[in-house]
Amino acid sequence: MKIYNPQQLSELDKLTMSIKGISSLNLMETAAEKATTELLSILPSSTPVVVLCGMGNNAGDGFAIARLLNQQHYQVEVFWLKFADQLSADAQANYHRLPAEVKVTEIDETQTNFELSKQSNYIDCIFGVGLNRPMPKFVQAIIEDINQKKGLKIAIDVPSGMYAHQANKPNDIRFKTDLCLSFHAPKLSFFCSENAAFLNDFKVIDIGLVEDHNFSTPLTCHYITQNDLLKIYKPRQQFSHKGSFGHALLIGGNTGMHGSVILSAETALRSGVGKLSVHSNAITNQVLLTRQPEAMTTNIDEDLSLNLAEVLLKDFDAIGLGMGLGRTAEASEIVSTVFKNIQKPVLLDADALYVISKNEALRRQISPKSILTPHKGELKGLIGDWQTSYEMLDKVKAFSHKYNVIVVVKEAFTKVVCGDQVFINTTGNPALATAGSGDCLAGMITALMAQSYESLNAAILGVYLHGITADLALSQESQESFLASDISKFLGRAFKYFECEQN
Ligand SMILES: NC(=O)C1=CN([C@@H]2O[C@H](COP(=O)(O)OP(=O)(O)OC[C@H]3O[C@@H](n4cnc5c(N)ncnc54)[C@H](O)[C@@H]3O)[C@@H](O)[C@H]2O)[C@@H](O)CC1
Ligand SMILES: Nc1ncnc2c1ncn2[C@@H]1O[C@H](COP(=O)(O)OP(=O)(O)O)[C@@H](O)[C@H]1O
Ligand SMILES: [K+]
Repeated sequence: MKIYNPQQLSELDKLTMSIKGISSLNLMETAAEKATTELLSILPSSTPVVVLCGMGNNAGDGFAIARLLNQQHYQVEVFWLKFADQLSADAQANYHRLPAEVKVTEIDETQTNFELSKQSNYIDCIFGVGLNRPMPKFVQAIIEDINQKKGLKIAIDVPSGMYAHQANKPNDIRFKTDLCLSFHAPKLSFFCSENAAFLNDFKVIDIGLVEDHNFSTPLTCHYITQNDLLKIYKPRQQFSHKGSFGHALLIGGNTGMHGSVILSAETALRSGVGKLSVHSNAITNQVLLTRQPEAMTTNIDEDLSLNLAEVLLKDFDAIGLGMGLGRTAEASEIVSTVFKNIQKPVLLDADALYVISKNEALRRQISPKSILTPHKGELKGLIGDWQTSYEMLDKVKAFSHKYNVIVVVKEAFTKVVCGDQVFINTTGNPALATAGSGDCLAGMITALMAQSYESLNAAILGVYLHGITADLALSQESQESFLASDISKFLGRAFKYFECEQN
């Protein structure tokens, strides 16, 4: 599903109006009606509602919502923050449609002495996607005040003070939102870690905008939905055999980090790979074979680099490299040997990322369409530091272009970046913030690559399924008790999401 910038949204609005022959006021009424339907299920009718309105079309939504809630017998009051001389035309039309029972308190910078009733819920319609500069001081003060209040705080379209599609400054005031009802699509800023304290949850409200359109600026952001993945997912054919699902090789699990590659192996096997080999050392092999006898091992020595070139002569369908590899000279040699001998895309995780972060010549040898799976610490080694998520994404895009690789930026709302295109994952939860869960993801994506998923599709499907395992687990595990080794236990049910839809 697509994520649009404000300009693209406005182009979509205009196209919808012309194709459907409706006015912008009609569209606003639809938006307000749909939002109100949601609000009725969230807001108790016994608690007064304060609707905060500004001067643009977001305020128009607010005036309309105030009217519609009043019709449903809510006690509604409007706080009208007058930061401009004139309301937008549609906001003005909705202002005039307010019934007399809805009290309107006008506030401007000269008049900030107003009473907020003690117990209210709040609907924020001060700024939507139109915010393009710092908010006036008196608006900031009011938002700061309301942020301290106890009631439910619902934002319409975008929390006021948050730019929809550009970075905020760290100290910018933003409406502290329990739930944002966002029209047509979520906004890119919802997925930026610096906004996490201001947005607890969002819900997309379909207001019937038309879909495809040739925008004046290219569309580059998407968020990953199950529907998108159903187009990618390859169900197994009746006459398939283990050779149909590829042979993957995982390289890692050196002394002290034996478990990492074992976790990768378990999830790779549970992600449908036909055959799996693991290139590790003797201790890892022993534990691996006790836990997962389906895996094969390729090395009996302590040193992983000795016979690697020979092992690589076998035509593996995918290689996952780096989980617990260590940061020694041997690790560099291993990465170099893989790059010299393998022309296919490989998956690079953990210590392999460290190795290439220190060696530009090696970075230049990465096969095209390889997948890199850094967490933010590893990412800094690759692209340097950044101030905001937007800057980070720009740098990742440049890196992806330069080396022709796919970068999976692992965090809450993991971003899969392929050139200018960014795919945002919304599955998963903080249960995954536990040692080894990244190793599991590496195993899963390698297994999908081995099954002939194109690199980008393997990365997208992998992060989605990885997150689903943690979401499913919460029915019987707590976020604290969830372990990386639980990921493979829930993979069966995660894949069922797709199997069920196919049947
Ligand atoms: N047909 C449409 O265009 C629809 C628009 N809708 C609503 O309209 C909103 C967008 O409306 P607008 O484009 O009017 O934007 P806003 O309602 O966010 O208002 C921004 C207005 O304030 C000005 N402004 C921006 N930053 C400011 C600042 N820091 N200080 C003072 N003034 C500032 C802008 O120039 C603009 O006039 C959406 O977020 C959504 O809520 C919905 O009604 C759905 C349909
Ligand atoms: N709060 C969170 N919400 C969703 N996913 C998370 C969260 N925290 C971590 N994750 C996911 O868990 C994984 C952690 O990977 P990583 O840091 O490499 O772990 P490790 O190195 O221990 O294997 C990533 O896929 C990341 O996206
Ligand atoms: K808003």
